Amino acid sequence: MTTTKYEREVVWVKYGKGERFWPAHVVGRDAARARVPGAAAVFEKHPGARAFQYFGYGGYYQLEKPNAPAAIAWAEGLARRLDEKGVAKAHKTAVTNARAYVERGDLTSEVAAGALWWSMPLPAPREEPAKRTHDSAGTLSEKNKKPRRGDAAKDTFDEREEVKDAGADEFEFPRMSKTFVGGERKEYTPTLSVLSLGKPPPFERIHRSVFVSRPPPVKLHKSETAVCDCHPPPSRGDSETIRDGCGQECLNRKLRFSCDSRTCPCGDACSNRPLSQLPAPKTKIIRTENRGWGLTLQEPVRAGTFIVEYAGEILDEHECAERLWYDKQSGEENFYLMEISANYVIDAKFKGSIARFINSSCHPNCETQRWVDASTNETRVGIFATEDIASGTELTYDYNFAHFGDEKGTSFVCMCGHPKCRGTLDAAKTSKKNLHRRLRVEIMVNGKVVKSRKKKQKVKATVVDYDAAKNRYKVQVEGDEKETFAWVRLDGEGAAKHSWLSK
Ligand SMILES: C[S@@+](CC[C@H](N)C(=O)[O-])C[C@H]1O[C@@H](n2cnc3c(N)ncnc32)[C@H](O)[C@@H]1O
Repeated sequence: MTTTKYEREVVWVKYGKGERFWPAHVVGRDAARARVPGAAAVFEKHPGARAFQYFGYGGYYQLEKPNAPAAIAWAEGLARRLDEKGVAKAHKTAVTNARAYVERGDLTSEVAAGALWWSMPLPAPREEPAKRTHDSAGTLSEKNKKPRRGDAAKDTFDEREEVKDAGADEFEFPRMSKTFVGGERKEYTPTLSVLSLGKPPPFERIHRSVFVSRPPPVKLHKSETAVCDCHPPPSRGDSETIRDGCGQECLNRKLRFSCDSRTCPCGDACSNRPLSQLPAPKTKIIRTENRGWGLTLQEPVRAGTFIVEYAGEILDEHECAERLWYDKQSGEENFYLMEISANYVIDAKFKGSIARFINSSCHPNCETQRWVDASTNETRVGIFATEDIASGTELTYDYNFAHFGDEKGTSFVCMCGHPKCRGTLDAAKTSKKNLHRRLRVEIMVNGKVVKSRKKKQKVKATVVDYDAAKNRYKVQVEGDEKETFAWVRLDGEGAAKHSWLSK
């Protein structure tokens, strides 16, 4: 029986004990070397080794080492009726995708979504990007090498025909993300997840966000920072610092500004510190039944407690749109995006804090809060408990997706299981109220110094959020590089003077 070229590129991989065989694409070596962490070293040590990407799971890879994982040919798997064994929808989709590839070499059709995302054509570039082609330097000669018999025997691999990169000639790698390192914009290659048994796919853990689309904010001059009018707690001599300054009455705290240690009257005793410096409770990453990975508490906390900062890569809307495009092509199901303002989002997919594991619920026990770091005017997002939470409980907040769904609005099915679940992760209708409408409004602007906060100004702004419980809108002031926000009422008692503007 003859096998087609495409058929030879598809295998069934059993990626762990007790797991079912899953269809996978054998990744071309050049692509694997460039994109799969550790691939080059594994190929060096085991010349017959292969890298697989699972169908239906865009972005998940596994490297084959001697005897692990177990891979069998596509035809053999069909003979063993492996295509009928999966009951999960994801398995059925993966089999459909693999079949489309075997039959037509089709990695770009809808049906093969979830296959190699780097083999997709690029969206039209925004600006003239540096021409980036497949990295062939040093690897082409390697590619043309025939597998060596001796090596295969040594490593217990069968001799295999080397698989050419799918579409390598027609496509180029996606433009790499850029990030700012020490004030300089440097390119880096986001690595894709390698499937690891019993653990979430790897990501780079960071505690503070990194800036991809713009330079990180610089420290403001002391005179420009928002300073509270708290009195420092009485001195306790040489005893270790107890942080009980800047309590609930702190003006900065009330306006969700974290104090700047350089200017705060409470100095070391200030408890209103930037999110990354706040004490955080112990948490644990767990595998949920139906929503992938999640995060649980390992100690009880009181309502209002800070849990963790949502840190990741800060992207502008263009960079975000590009990443969403790739996610869509690859059939990625997990999104790690969090909106910070009308112009910027945090993406915790490749780099992020453990906040990225917190799932959504229609009856959540946490909420997101946007805090401005007074030392830089940077907006940072924290997850805070909205009720007392017992140890062992899964942490959740309501994603209220406003942007990341499709135009029809309900693209994400919610599986939080609450009796009053609204069925979608998209924003509840109320929180979409007037979203993105422009207006001219008289507000108290959270300015650079305390005094100006009390001044009312007429400004042009855009609605970025709505708090249904308090019937107030969050507006972002236009043309202000520092990204100034204010909460205002627009109807009923205490409504601010305003007029709506056209787009
Ligand atoms: C920020 S990630 C949360 C961690 C994720 N569960 C994981 O395994 O990495 C967001 C993704 O989790 C899944 N998710 C979170 N909450 C969910 C819910 N209530 N119902 C269904 N899927 C959910 C969705 O796939 C969503 O895109």
